[in-house]
Amino acid sequence: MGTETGTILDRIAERTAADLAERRATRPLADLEAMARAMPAPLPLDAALRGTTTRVIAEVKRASPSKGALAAGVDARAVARDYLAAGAAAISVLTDAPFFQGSLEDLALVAELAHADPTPRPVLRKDFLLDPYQVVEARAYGADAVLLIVAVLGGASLPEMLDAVHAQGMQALVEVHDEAELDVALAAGARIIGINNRDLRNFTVDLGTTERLAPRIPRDRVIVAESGIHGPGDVRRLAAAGAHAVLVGESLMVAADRQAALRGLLA
Ligand SMILES: O=P(O)(O)OC[C@@H](O)[C@@H](O)c1c[nH]c2ccccc12
Repeated sequence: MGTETGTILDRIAERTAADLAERRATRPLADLEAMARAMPAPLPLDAALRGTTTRVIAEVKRASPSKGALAAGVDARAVARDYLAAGAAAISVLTDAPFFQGSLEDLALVAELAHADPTPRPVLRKDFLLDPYQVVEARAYGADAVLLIVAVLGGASLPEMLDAVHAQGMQALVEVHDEAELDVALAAGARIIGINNRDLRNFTVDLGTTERLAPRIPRDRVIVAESGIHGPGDVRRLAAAGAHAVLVGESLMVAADRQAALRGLLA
């Protein structure tokens, strides 16, 4: 990896489009819609992320394009059990296979666990969604919310994707990385805004991204600081910048004791 031309965003957009055509042919939208209708109502992500303390969305992520394997072959359910036990406010599940070694099956298994817990928690589908088909797919596999990336969608398709999310009774975490993308998210009426500290074009991480963008977001929105969070000091710094919640993958996935690592972030 890394020698291909174009950014990961270009490569993922191309691959996802081809993949999507194939999935549509195998499973018509109407079938997915029937599955989605049979699911229990989605849990609200915004309510889970707003509170008196900084909330953590813990992510199931076996691998990443920047780091390679983080926890190859690990059972998504075992990871999710640790996250639920240690107090995650919500769980994010990567469903992209080629770059992140995730799957829709992982999403379904984790959603089942998170919803059956004595304290049910919402589950987020984390992927590079391009088409309303994938939104219905997320609901059919148990997601309560989905990630929408402004750098992938642009201002033209974001409103249509948000409508598709709301039509399923779900909420969207709308991800931005700079001022222009934030303006697009706000113009589309995004209620939950994720500030990705990682630049998806070159994988550099700067927590200063949250410090720069959070003050520009109206306080009635939920602010999630994403990526590059390694300890309680990072959480404090991002909370001080205005984040209601943080989204953490890698540092939890590589921890020898995931529960202890998550409790450390929440302390
Ligand atoms: O593993 P980290 O650095 O804790 O980051 C988690 C999450 O923010 C990251 O996985 C992510 C943020 N936005 C994305 C978009 C697509 C895929 C992955 C991501």
